[in-house]
Order: sequence, then structure tokens, then C-alpha cells
Amino acid sequence: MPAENGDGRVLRIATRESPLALWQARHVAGLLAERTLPPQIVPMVSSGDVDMRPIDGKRSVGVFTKRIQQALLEDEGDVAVHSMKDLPTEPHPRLRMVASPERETVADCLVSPAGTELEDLPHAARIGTGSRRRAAQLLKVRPDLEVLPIRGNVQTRLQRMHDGEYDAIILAAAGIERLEMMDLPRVELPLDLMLPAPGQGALAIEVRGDDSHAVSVVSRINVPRSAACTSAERTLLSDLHGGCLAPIAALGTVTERGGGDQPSVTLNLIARVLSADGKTCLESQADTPIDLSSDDWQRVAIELGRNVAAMLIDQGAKPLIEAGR
Ligand SMILES: NCc1[nH]cc(CCC(=O)O)c1CC(=O)O
Repeated sequence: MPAENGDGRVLRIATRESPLALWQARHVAGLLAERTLPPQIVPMVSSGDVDMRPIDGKRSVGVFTKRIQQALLEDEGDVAVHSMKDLPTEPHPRLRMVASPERETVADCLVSPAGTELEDLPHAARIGTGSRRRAAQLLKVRPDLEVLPIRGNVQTRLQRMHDGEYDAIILAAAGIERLEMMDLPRVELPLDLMLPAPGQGALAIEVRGDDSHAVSVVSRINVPRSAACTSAERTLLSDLHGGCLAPIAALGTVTERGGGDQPSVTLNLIARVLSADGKTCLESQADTPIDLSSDDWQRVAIELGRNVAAMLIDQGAKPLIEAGR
């Protein structure tokens, strides 16, 4: 066993082998290397990258994240790096999410061979997405589109589009940027048209709850501004019992006003619940003052998530969510 103070201990980052996961692991390794010995990267194979069957409700819960969590539980690694939107809101009893570093672009992109704008896509164009959230928000503004399921990692999806199976696909901007596919023909969808998934563009870093060295080292790379936004989004998702497949979109943002001695910081949360065809779209938002320098930010963010979820439930969100299961 490593010494309790961790002196000389090299942390092992468990990661999936997809290019996106490897980028995320290396990125976190770089952040940790500024504060401790450079970590080691330990790749694992996960069913989420191999399984090409269409997504269905039960089998897919945590499909990207379970393998990495298992690596920590079996002591094959010490640090798990997840795309936060793939991580189920129900925490594992022996693991602890201790950090979320700086969030990247939150928007979704419409990717097509010619980088066509949404309004310029031909009538009944075939769009590849496995996400009910993306499908419903697309159909809300373009009911003529034909939304078709798609699976696999980013590279596989692009290949299927280039093979002519789809006229366009939707991908998170963060994934495209992480993979440095800057030349990929695409347009960023406005946030009011395509509100992102809870946690999109953010990373979630877990360690074993009883690994006090890892808890203390890894929590140093937490960025409270990012963590507060995603904590509000995930609380909302959890209160709606949504899971990562529900037609639920949410975005937390922090705005800072005034400088000097009394800067005021506000956390805003906007969220949507949609019917599968996009014809019903419930929307709610609220904001709250937040002090990101005190230990209280998490409680404030959770309360905001609860409030916005409760407003959506009052508007009738539950039957919409259950209809999509
Ligand atoms: N579900 C797969 C997944 N998980 C995280 C990302 C992108 C990066 C992110 O949103 O953090 C993607 C691909 C996508 O949605 O296009």
C-alpha cells in the first residue's frame, strides 16, 4: 500500500480506449501533473465503444462509465475520467466525484458533408442521432426531418455519414474540439434552438472515497464555476429521474457583474423537457446569487436544480419523461 501521505505515489488514470476518452485522460493527466507527480494512463476496453446495437433504455445506463468505475473498484486505476454527460447521476457508494475542471464548449453542432445550415437542409433530410433530446429539439423547428438512430464513437458516426446513410449528424462541439477536428464541416446550433444535455462539455473525475491521497490531490483541479453549473444541471436531471437518455436539456451559467470590492455572481439554470416529436416543449429557468469562493456553492447549486425541476414537474414534465422510456 502507498504511504498515507502519498509522497512519491504515481496516480493511475483509468480510461476507455476511444480517441475522445484518451484525450480526456491525457488532459486531466496534464492538469494533475501541475500539482503532483505525472500520472500514468491505463486504457481499458468498454462495451460502449464496441457494441453497435441501437441504444435502448436499460442496457445503455452507464455504458461508457461502468468499465472505468470497475477499474477503480478493482484497484486497476485510481482516477476515473468521464464525459460528465455520460455519468449516471446516481453515485456509486464507494466512489466520489471530486473534481470537474474548466468546462469547454457546451453547444451541439450540425455536421454534414458541406457544413449546411439547419434551415438549408433539404426537406425530409435524414439526420443521425441516438439522443431523444437532440431529436425532439430538431423536430420542434424542422418537423419534416427524418431522425434516424446512430451509434458508435465519433469516428464511426462520421464514417456512416460519409457512406451516405445520413445527410447530417449531430455531435457535441466539445467532442469535435477535443479530437482537434477543426476542419470538419459543421455549424454550431444556437443554444436556444438546441439546449445541451446536463453536463455536456464538462468532465467528471472520480476516485475511491477511501483513497484520501487521491481525494485531496484530485480535488485541487476542481473549478467551482464549472462544478456549480453542472451540479445544478445534474440535480435537475436526478430530480426528474431522467437518466442520460431522457428528452431533457439543461444549462447552468455563471455571470459576474461589477468588480472592485463587491462583485456579484449569479448562477442561472434553464431547462427543457420535450415530447419525442418536439411538439410539446416545457421550459423553465431561475437564478440565484452564489459565492464561488465559499464552501456553500454546492448547496446553492443543488437548491437551484431542485427548484427548476419542481417548476417543470408542476408544468407536467413527469408524463413526458415516462412516455419516452
Ligand atoms: N455520448 C457520447 C459522448 N459523450 C461525450 C461526448 C462529447 C463531449 C461532451 O459532451 O462532453 C460524446 C459525443 C457526442 O455527444 O457528440
